[in-house]
Amino acid sequence: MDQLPEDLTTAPAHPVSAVLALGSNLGDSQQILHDAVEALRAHAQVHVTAVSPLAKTAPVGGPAQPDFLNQVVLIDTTLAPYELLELAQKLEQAAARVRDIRWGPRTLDVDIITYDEVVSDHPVLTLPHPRAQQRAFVLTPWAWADSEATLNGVPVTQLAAQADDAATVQQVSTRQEGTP
Ligand SMILES: Nc1ncnc2c1ncn2[C@@H]1O[C@H](COP(=O)(O)OP(=O)(O)OP(=O)(O)O)[C@@H](O)[C@H]1O
Ligand SMILES: Nc1nc2c(c(=O)[nH]1)N=C(CO)CN2
Repeated sequence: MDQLPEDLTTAPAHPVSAVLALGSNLGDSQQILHDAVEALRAHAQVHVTAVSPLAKTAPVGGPAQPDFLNQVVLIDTTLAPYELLELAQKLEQAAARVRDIRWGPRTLDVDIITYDEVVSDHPVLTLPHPRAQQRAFVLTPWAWADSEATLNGVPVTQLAAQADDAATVQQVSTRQEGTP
């Protein structure tokens, strides 16, 4: 692989904020997302600052497939952007993710939506995530976790309302909340 640009491989001197979007539509999605958030909480260089409620969402793109559960996790981290991508991919592997069909069903997808103010057009790690701005399955749970958030200077609440899949996003209660 060509050498990555320095701004993707340099660790910050102080924790910076980042936004992660999680999705699952294969296996026990609720448990898989729970385990991924716990793994983030357990990481020495990650501090989870907010976790959105779970969103049930209709699949966008790809073949016919089951609905997704999506969730957004806000973190502070001292990992470099590329190290955070490696962590995201490690979490996907831990959930036995198989990459075959583009936008096909998956046990776990972890996308980096933003990392501090870093802007990158590198295909290995594009920041902010190039498709997040059109995806209510990312924007709506993000707005639930942080109603003041902006993406590329636009309020996330506004982008979420404009996204084509906006009407498909439903908040779902967790198993714990449903337990008497
Ligand atoms: N911001 C980002 N977050 C996660 N992966 C990224 C990002 N930018 C580029 N990538 C690259 O995209 C590649 C493909 O990722 P993946 O298979 O998860 O795509 P996808 O989730 O199916 O589709 P999409 O990228 O539309 O969400 C990864 O190997 C990774 O190197
Ligand atoms: N509802 C929904 N649709 C998707 C999702 C996802 O997480 N949720 N992820 C995709 C590729 O990242 C493509 N389509």
